[in-house]
Amino acid sequence: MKIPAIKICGLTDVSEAAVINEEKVEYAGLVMFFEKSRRNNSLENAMKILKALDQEVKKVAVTVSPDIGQLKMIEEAGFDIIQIHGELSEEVAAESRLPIFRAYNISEEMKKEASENQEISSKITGWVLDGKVPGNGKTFDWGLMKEFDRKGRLLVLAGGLNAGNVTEGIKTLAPDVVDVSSGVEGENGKDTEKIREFVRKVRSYE
Ligand SMILES: O=C(O)c1ccccc1NCC(=O)[C@H](O)[C@H](O)COP(=O)(O)O
Repeated sequence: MKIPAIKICGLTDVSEAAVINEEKVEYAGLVMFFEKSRRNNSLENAMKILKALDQEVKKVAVTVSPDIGQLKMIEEAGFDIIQIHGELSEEVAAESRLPIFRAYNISEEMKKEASENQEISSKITGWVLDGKVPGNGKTFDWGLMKEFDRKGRLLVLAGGLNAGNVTEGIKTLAPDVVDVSSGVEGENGKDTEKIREFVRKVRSYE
């Protein structure tokens, strides 16, 4: 069985880059242009974090229904991938110079949309299957997505993962990437030891 890559999502402080670099985490996610989130970053703060991350770490701008202006700022800031929750407009799909991770917040209704109405753009390189409310630390019913057609793209499993359940998530959906935010947080943002524990758990998967 293949060991998935790891995405640590919701970075908000430059100090959090050190453990990502040390553990050679493959993807780092920063919430952008979504002020409702407590993890939202200003462009200025995001650029500090991007600079502190090793070149090998793929930097993902996590967005909700971005417009063209936001897309351009994300491209110029130096992100490698744009993750899009909510609406993916035709204009953004056409104009993006970045690969797109298309995110679906899975519920019974969204399962239908995710499975039957996948917008196909050659720029979509991954599907993020996430909990109903992004970033709230709750899993969705993984069984709902066992038959999900990846169409040759990466499957990123997100929503409520932690060191205690990630093995079961990998066993159930065989994702290419496992994505975690709340599950590696403490009272003051990302928790270094929780990140190390999560990484250990994933990389010791048999
Ligand atoms: O984290 C947020 O607040 C957020 C807001 C809007 C869109 C996406 C957001 N989170 C990023 C994600 O891709 C996932 O939801 C996240 O990594 C999984 O979160 P969690 O359930 O907390 O592990």
